[in-house]
Amino acid sequence: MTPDLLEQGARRAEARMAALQAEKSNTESGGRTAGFGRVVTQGEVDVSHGRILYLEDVSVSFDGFKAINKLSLDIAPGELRCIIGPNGAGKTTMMDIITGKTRPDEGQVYFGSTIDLLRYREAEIAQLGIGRKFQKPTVFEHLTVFENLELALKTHKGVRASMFFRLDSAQKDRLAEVLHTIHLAEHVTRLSGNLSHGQKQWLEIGMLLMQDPKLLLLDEPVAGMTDEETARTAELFLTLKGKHSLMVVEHDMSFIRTISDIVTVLCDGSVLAQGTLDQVQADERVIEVYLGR
Ligand SMILES: Nc1ncnc2c1ncn2[C@@H]1O[C@H](COP(=O)(O)OP(=O)(O)OP(=O)(O)O)[C@@H](O)[C@H]1O
Repeated sequence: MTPDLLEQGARRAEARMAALQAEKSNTESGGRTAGFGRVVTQGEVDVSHGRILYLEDVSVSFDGFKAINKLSLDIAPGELRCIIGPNGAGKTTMMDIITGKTRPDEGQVYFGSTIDLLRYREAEIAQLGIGRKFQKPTVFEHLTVFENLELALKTHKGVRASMFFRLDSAQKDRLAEVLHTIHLAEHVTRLSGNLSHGQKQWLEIGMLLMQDPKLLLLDEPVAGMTDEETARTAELFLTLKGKHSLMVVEHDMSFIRTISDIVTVLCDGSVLAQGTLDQVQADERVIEVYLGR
């Protein structure tokens, strides 16, 4: 065999090995291969391009009705983005797509610049660091505040590991910090079922915080809260901003005014307007479809 043919053969073998490696990492990681061929290591989100969340031209139809229509949107790391829009605008469906509950018909959804969220299942997306809070609080009412927060750590472990689970000192510190952040340090031994509606909402946010999410999606967090609870929730969100990225869907405009930098207005499944609350409130299209109603 000539040296030329040997070299060609070696190159073919190298290419085959690379292809096999790529296949192997696809299967061994349970689909954890990131977009652009990068392998995601646990906890890593590449925000070097200045975005923690990136949606482009995303669409989904239900029985021929386009609930999300060529939606493009991005969020910067540490940003607190408010999303408003009339009923049926597609706000919940957008969150369903980000969290893997609904698969879009087309478009791209990236967490950081390398993690293609459309390759992951709902539970995997939560593990990647995207926490979601639904409108109704879903705390375990028969457990204390402390037990609920402790459970939030356990749910990340297997059944056997969680049976023998003991908080280590870093986790105890984290729990104390979260208790303080969510204004429940004085209620640690109370049964969650005896908390007020607002306190239950804070506890559920605390349960998400125990898992240290990079991005938090919050659906109508102040619905049903008293004015005082709403004000404390605004304080809480302003504390979280910077440490986490937040996407908050809300109808309460005075709450939005207190917490928002940039507001995105959704309508008919796509972005109608974006800017400060004053800017979007002055936008004729927004007044017509939403605020003027
Ligand atoms: N699974 C589904 N099947 C059929 N239609 C759906 C489904 N999910 C959402 N839709 C429709 O898609 C549109 C967008 O709904 P979505 O709940 O996302 O709006 P929204 O902006 O969250 O509204 P709201 O402010 O009332 O919560 C609505 O017309 C809704 O009826």
